[in-house]
Amino acid sequence: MLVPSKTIVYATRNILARASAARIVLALSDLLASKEAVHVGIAGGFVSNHVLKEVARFPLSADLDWSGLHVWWVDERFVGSDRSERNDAQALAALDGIWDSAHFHRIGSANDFSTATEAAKAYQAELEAELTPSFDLAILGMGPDGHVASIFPSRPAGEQSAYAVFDSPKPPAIRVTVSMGLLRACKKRFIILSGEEKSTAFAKAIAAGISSEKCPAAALNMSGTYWLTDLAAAGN
Ligand SMILES: O=C(O)[C@H](O)[C@@H](O)[C@H](O)[C@H](O)COP(=O)(O)O
Repeated sequence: MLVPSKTIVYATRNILARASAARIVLALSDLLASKEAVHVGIAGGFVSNHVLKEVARFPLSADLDWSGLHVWWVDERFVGSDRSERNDAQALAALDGIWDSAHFHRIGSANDFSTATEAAKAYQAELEAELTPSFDLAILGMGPDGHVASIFPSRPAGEQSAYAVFDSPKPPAIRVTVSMGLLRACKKRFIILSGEEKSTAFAKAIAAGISSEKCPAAALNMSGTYWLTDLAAAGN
């Protein structure tokens, strides 16, 4: 039997961030109890700047041993390593040291590589060496246009597990993203959405028959996906 995705709606943006953080900590703690290495893929935006702050504040976070955790980014802005708009910089600032014993797999910056293609190739090699076949958990956001990671509507989808993007409609234009194939192969996905501006794309993402070219998030409306939203994003 095909198991569908699940949608859980929280009253407000703050409750959504706190409840998502609780789910993340408990899901990772269960995985860490049963596996030596646990791989989590994280997005930027609301996930990094709000949800990960709540992860850092969640009481159990300080008690757990995070040394088996491997943290990966599902996308990154291809700018200098010292730039505050990098997704890794924002996530690490939000985490405030709570996952310091974890292993961080950052996507190469414009200081490390002269092109985003080279950074993507290096990240692809690292992903393929360590993941079988994907993250244990992906923590994703979704843009108002239905993008996930840096997979945007009406843009060529890469075949490789990580690839460069040169014409992102959301600045900056040059990025590195993991592929839809890698995100679909995750064991579990939390897609966390807040705000009325997400409601149209969310309705499309969970509707039957919408092409992922028009709404990339629709490709993740599948078993293992939890849509975590506030009332506004759910269209109520
Ligand atoms: O580099 C980025 O811009 C982000 O990683 C991006 O993919 C983000 O996850 C979505 O745009 C949703 O962002 P919000 O949750 O902030 O709307």
